[in-house]
Amino acid sequence: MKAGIVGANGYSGVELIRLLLNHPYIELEMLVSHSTNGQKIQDIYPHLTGVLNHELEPFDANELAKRVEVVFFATPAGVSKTLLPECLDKGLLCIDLSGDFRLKTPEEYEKWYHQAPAEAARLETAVYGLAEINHKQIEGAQFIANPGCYPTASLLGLAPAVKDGAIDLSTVIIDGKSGVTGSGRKASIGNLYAEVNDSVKAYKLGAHQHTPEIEQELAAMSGEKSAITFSTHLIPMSRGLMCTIYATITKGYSEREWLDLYQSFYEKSPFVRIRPQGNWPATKEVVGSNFCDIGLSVDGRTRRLTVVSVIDNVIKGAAGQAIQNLNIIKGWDEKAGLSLTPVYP
Ligand SMILES: NC(=O)C1=CN([C@@H]2O[C@H](COP(=O)(O)OP(=O)(O)OC[C@H]3O[C@@H](n4cnc5c(N)ncnc54)[C@H](OP(=O)(O)O)[C@@H]3O)[C@@H](O)[C@H]2O)C=CC1
Ligand SMILES: CC(=O)N[C@@H](CCC(=O)OP(=O)(O)O)C(=O)O
Repeated sequence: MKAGIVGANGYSGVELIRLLLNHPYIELEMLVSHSTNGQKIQDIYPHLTGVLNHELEPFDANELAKRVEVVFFATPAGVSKTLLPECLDKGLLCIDLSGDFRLKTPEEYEKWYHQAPAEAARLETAVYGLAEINHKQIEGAQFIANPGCYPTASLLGLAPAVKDGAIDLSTVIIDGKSGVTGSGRKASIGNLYAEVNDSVKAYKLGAHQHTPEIEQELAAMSGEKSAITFSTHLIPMSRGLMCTIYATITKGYSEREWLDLYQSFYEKSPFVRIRPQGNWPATKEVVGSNFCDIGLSVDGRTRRLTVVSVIDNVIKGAAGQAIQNLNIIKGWDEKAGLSLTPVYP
């Protein structure tokens, strides 16, 4: 299958390139950029020297429809809502890595992304691509809204407990920490070395655009609407994301029973690894892979469950999950192109 990437010269785009070059059923055909048309991808990214010699081309839906079957949009919020519908209308399979089509309520997008939403009718047609939870809906889909990085780690960390009704949703607190690639390759003062190094910084408290996405999907799992507390922090590392999640327990399970609940929930999910008791995951143990590792702690004193969930933000949080979704859509091996061992140390 021939593939195109719009936003190929961003961090998620270039990770899609790396992963798709090793995918057994994909041939990379068209790389689209915004400001660097005509340049070769290896001129922008010297690590691709001798690996890929493609030119970056301007966006052209007709050209994409002529040359590829699947298009990945790795563009900032606000771009795919204008470019992607034309590709859908031409019959292309579209996987959007941005937040433009994740929220089903247009007003919520406007409120949290501070811009006009995509057309409501289009929002209806996008399948939320959290592969482990929405597997059935993803099979055969034409259009995927790939989840955000924090929602991926948070929802995978919460799903078994929420679907079992074992926690009180109104008590959920998510403490998120992300490496700097999470904010993309564009230049910004907040991402300068001297600003980020040797420091940990809280940002977008009470205002993070992933808040309504997590709430929407928790409501879909539980049938119950509730507001969460979600706080995000920037960590001086390139890749990796951790969500430490707290919630009050409503069922009297032992620590062993909690682990059994999580292990059996993810029995058929090749990318979720549940850690044994007392073994909490570190970002370093998943970076470079499509794994989401989850560790649990149960405190009988406070009746609180603590879940630690880690991913590589650019892989399981973006490019890897997008490819996992394509594999599911096509009925290929879910692990095709994604059998990656984490890079350690
Ligand atoms: N980085 C991460 O960990 C994650 C990112 N995402 C989401 O994935 C998307 C891409 O993120 P990321 O790779 O980090 O972003 P980057 O800023 O690194 O890259 C953005 C890409 O989009 C292109 N672009 C910008 N404006 C336009 C436009 N108007 N038309 C066409 N192309 C455009 C840029 O091209 P040019 O440089 O030529 O302007 C660049 O190739 C975002 O929506 C992000 O929120 C989701 C999960 C995790
Ligand atoms: C470290 C950092 O700044 N991360 C970004 C992640 C952005 C992102 O992935 O945005 P969408 O999923 O909404 O497209 C942030 O917290 O806003």
